[in-house]
Amino acid sequence: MPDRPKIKVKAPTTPEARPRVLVKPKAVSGLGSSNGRPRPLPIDTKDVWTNEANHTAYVLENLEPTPSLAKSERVLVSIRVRPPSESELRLDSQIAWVTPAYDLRMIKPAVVRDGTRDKKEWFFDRIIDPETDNARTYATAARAHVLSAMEGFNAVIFAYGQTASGKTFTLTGAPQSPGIIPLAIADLFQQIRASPDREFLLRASYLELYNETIIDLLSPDGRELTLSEGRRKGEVIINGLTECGVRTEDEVRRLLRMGEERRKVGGTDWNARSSRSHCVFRMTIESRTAADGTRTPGRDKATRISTLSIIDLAGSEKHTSSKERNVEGRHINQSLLTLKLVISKLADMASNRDVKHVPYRDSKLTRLLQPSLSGDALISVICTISPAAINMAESNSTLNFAQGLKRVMLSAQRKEVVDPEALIQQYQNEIADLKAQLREKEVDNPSMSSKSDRVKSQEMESRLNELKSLILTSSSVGTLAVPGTPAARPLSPAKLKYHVDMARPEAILREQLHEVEMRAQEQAEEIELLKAALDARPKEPNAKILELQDEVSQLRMIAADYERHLREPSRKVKQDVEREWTDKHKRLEEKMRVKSAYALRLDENCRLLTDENKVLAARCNDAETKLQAVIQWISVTLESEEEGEYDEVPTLTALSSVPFPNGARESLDADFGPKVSRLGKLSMSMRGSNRDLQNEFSKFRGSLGGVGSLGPAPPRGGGLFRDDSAPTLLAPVDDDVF
Ligand SMILES: Nc1ncnc2c1ncn2[C@@H]1O[C@H](COP(=O)(O)OP(=O)(O)OP(=O)(O)O)[C@@H](O)[C@H]1O
Repeated sequence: MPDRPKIKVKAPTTPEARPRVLVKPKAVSGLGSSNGRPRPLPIDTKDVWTNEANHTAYVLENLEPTPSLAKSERVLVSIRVRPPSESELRLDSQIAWVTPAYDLRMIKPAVVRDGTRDKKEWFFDRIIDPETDNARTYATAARAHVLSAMEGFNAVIFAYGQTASGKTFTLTGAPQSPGIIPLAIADLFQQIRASPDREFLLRASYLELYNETIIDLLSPDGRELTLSEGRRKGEVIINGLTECGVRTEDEVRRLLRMGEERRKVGGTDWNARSSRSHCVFRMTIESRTAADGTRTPGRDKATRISTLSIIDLAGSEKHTSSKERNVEGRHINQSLLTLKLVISKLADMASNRDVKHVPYRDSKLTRLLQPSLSGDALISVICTISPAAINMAESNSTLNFAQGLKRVMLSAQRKEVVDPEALIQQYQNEIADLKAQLREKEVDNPSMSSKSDRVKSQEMESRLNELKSLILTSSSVGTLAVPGTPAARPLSPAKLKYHVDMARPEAILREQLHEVEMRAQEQAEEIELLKAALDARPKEPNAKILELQDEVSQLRMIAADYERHLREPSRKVKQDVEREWTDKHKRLEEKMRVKSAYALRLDENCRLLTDENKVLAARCNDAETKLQAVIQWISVTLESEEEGEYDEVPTLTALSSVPFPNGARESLDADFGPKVSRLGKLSMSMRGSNRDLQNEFSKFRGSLGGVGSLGPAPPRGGGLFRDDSAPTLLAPVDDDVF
């Protein structure tokens, strides 16, 4: 370890006096001598939030008391020069800046190799050299503002500088070296511990401004936010910003970690983890005299309301090799340019120059900062620069900006109001109301017989506990136990010596031991509280258990009911379907049965008709023979009549077997043409009848081939040759069956 310069911190004599860092005189030297040169530490914000709890308490306990800024008309401007980076060392860039040991407020360009140097000397409130760590940076450039915020002044701390110049390192820090934000958080709680006469309400918010869009880093969906004018002149409202009530440092750290994970960072040509957005971490602090038991707690007391905003600006930068980075860079540069313009206008105003318009509205960054820049806040700006000559131009630009800032006038006032809108007031009112309601309930209905009464009381109690836990007092925020020191005592003015040596293993072990002891103590206190709560409970069966049992049995009933109702419909559906199919099946079987019977009947009828047909055909032949015989008889009769041989006329029966004589037909035709033709017609009609009969019969046969179309019923029993012995057909089946 290289020898560190011995630093003495002189305690301020009056509250107004600003702390002043005295450095043991040493020769004018370059800010980054290669011998024992501090190396840049890589920043991983996740580690910072996990590890910083180990360090902040120790750091704070060893800080000298810093007075708050009861009055400050100017911006506190500090210049922090970081150690040279690896790339600057590789390039063998010369150290460009020196700060003489006799005046730690001055910074001037170093003599360069050719022996020339810029003569300009710059003066600021503080020059923080590369060997100064974050704890001392906090003490000199931020702590007074944090303490003032606790006392009711709005305070803004921001870091400005070229990309990779050390803004995030200064504000967030590194695992072994917590930055301004973690130290400020620890300090806020430390101040609460040290103020037994006051009660506090703390809320945290975290937003980023990326490419002119405001994003809420604490809302789960990274909500986009809008700005609007407030009721008071110059007031700017961030609509919908998430503000989380916080009870412990751990809670704030968790929120910060959450926000850091969502924050836009990206690699650039100059910084592997460059902030691509401006980030505002804000604590809103409300405080008032604590209830002392004699007055009605929480009513009509003056409340101090203030905000502490810590802003990590994105770095001004040159053109980079990435397209996306360039778009971001344009937005970043544009908003920083507007900030510069606003600052220079404000500086002109402070010098009584005629300024018509301050362009706050030209960028979201300046709109956000408007209330603070227009004088409503105490401001501390830490401008970070690189020590290397290659970055001289950017560093000069940063120093110019810082110079402008120094001329801006502020007029911050402590805000102390009897304001019913103060949240702490509303919480206290609600606490008082809840307590009164619970007391009333206890008097009116001590046994809490009904379930709804019990539930309501429990809800009221849990709300009451939640509200109480949000109102912080010196006893409720726990203790800050540093090894070897009594816990929770206010900062001792005797402990002025600045002494942090984190490199010693025993110091780290002591830190860890201290942390474990603190946790054990917190748990012991919690056990005591729980025991007391348990004792205070009525001895009757626990209302919560009864209520839960009630709930369980109701749920069981509901579940059983559900099951019943769920099964019922499916069973019914199944039954309906089964019934439907059984009916259908039965109907089909019946149809089958009827059709089979019908087919049998058709077969039988077919057989009967075939038989009848044969009989009819035989009769037909017979009838024809008879007809021939009649015709023959007629011709014989006619012949006999002609010849007068009437006695010779044979009987028809006798003639039937007599063959027709040759040529008899021709002579019959000639002589008895008309008669014969009549008889012929008669014969024809008989034949026709016979044919008709046959036709009808064959139609009927044909119809037997098709189901359901029987065709006209065959003549049965009636007709020319009616025979009473004709078969009786079976009755057809009713068509309706089909
Ligand atoms: N005072 C310091 N001591 C040691 N290391 C430092 C110091 N300042 C910066 N560094 C280192 O320099 C690097 C760049 O710093 P940082 O990221 O803080 O820059 P930045 O200004 O926030 O950049 P950007 O604007 O791109 O976000 C980091 O690796 C950091 O650890």
